[in-house]
Amino acid sequence: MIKVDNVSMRFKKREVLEDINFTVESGTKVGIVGDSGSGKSTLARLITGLAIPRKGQIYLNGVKTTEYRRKEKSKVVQMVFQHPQSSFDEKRKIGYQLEEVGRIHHRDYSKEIKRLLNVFLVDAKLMDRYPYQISGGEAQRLSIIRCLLLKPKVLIMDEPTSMLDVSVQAEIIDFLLRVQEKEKMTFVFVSHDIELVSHVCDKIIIIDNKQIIEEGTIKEVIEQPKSTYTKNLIESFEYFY
Ligand SMILES: Nc1ncnc2c1ncn2[C@@H]1O[C@H](COP(=O)(O)OP(=O)(O)OP(=O)(O)O)[C@@H](O)[C@H]1O
Repeated sequence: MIKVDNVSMRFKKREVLEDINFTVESGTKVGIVGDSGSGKSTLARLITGLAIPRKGQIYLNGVKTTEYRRKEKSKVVQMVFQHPQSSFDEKRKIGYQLEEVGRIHHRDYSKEIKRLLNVFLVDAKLMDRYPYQISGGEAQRLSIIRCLLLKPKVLIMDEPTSMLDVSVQAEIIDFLLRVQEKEKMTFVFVSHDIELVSHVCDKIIIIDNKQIIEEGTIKEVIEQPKSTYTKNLIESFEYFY
């Protein structure tokens, strides 16, 4: 479903990612883990086609991200951002912004919006509110629902809980687990938190110093980490529990 082929990226002559290669099979839940500044968000943006690699190619469903037309691509990949409120236009009501997906794609999504709110237990009254009138947790749920409207093949989430209070983080993770159970798609979850990733993913890719240093199933990586970096990450989480 996703093929990252020898991708490098740099900003202002500084290499951020170097020769990154991996594939993600359809239906996989993959976590991308690394320290702050390791290039996780950049990699997420590259997969979504929001950024173009300096070198290499990214294929989604066999097609280069650069070759998709915008509307077509939005049916293939959707991204949930770190700051939930910033996904919405502050001047428009939430309902209007969810229906906007239908206006762009010339289809009436009102039934699908109702269905998703119902399935994922989100209060329909929120549709009538402006972004500043909803909580961060509500905004994140609604931004995920908006992404689901187009039934994308890939849903990428970039630290979707890091801006939320700890109790709300747990709610969003529960919400995400329900989404994963009910909606069949490929999930990419970007996080600095290997423990969180081990709850919501079945595979993991660890990035350090511009490169992939570890890759495998959660079980493989947790039980037999190859690098010292990963061993240290896992020790800190075992220490916690
Ligand atoms: N548009 C940009 N222009 C210049 N430098 C950038 C840009 N985007 C990212 N960078 C730099 O690239 C590096 C990787 O950033 P990135 O946001 O991908 O890391 P990250 O692992 O997602 O970090 P965090 O977890 O803190 O969000 C950082 O040093 C960052 O400052």
